[in-house]
Amino acid sequence: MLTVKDLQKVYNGTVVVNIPELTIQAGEAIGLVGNNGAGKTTLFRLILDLIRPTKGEVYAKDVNVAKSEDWKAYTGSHLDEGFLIDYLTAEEYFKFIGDLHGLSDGDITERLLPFMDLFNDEILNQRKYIRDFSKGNQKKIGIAAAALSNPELLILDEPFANLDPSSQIRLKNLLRHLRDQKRMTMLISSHDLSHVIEVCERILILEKGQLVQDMQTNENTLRELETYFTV
Ligand SMILES: Nc1ncnc2c1ncn2[C@@H]1O[C@H](COP(=O)(O)OP(=O)(O)OP(=O)(O)O)[C@@H](O)[C@H]1O
Repeated sequence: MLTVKDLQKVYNGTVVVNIPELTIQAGEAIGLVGNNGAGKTTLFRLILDLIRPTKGEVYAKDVNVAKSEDWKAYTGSHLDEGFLIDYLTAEEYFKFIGDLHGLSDGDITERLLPFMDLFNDEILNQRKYIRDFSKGNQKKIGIAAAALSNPELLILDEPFANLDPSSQIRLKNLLRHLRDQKRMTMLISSHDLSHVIEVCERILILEKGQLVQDMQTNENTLRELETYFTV
């Protein structure tokens, strides 16, 4: 589903991403963890062709993301509030994204149904622009918009950040639902080790731009990660 080849990003002489090879199979849910500045967001931006690599390539289903737009039809993502259109209401934004993917109003309503718990009656029918929602609720709008097209590949940067505890648990259940029922391939970064291992079957640790661990999640993973991050 996703292949990274000899990927490097250098800023001001510093290598911030350096990944010789990474392959993610269709249907895998991958958790990306690493301390502040490890390069997680930069890697996502390279994968989504938001920035150009210093060296190397990213292929989404064999499409070089820097050379074609085709991958955008089957990729959904939310990295930050910059992905939102802040002068629209949530409904107008979902309609905008739905139109890009040829969805009817009925399709949009149906695709948003699994999000109702997470929305907690605070997103739809609020008569409020996206810019006036709280950070947590903006994140919920962005995640729903990313998943709206039922993408084969879903990329989320720190989806649990800014969410209250109830919302974090609802989001965890929702991501599991998307993984199991919609067979989405997922790439999710998080600083919450316990949430990410509950959603993801494979965990990658990024340190100073390099993938230093690649592990399948099992009953020991949380302890191993806590040990790794205990300095
Ligand atoms: N546009 C830029 N110009 C210069 N340096 C940059 C730029 N973007 C990112 N960096 C640097 O690249 C490194 C990786 O940053 P990145 O935001 O990818 O890390 P991260 O793992 O997402 O961190 P966090 O967990 O804090 O969000 C950092 O040292 C950062 O300062």
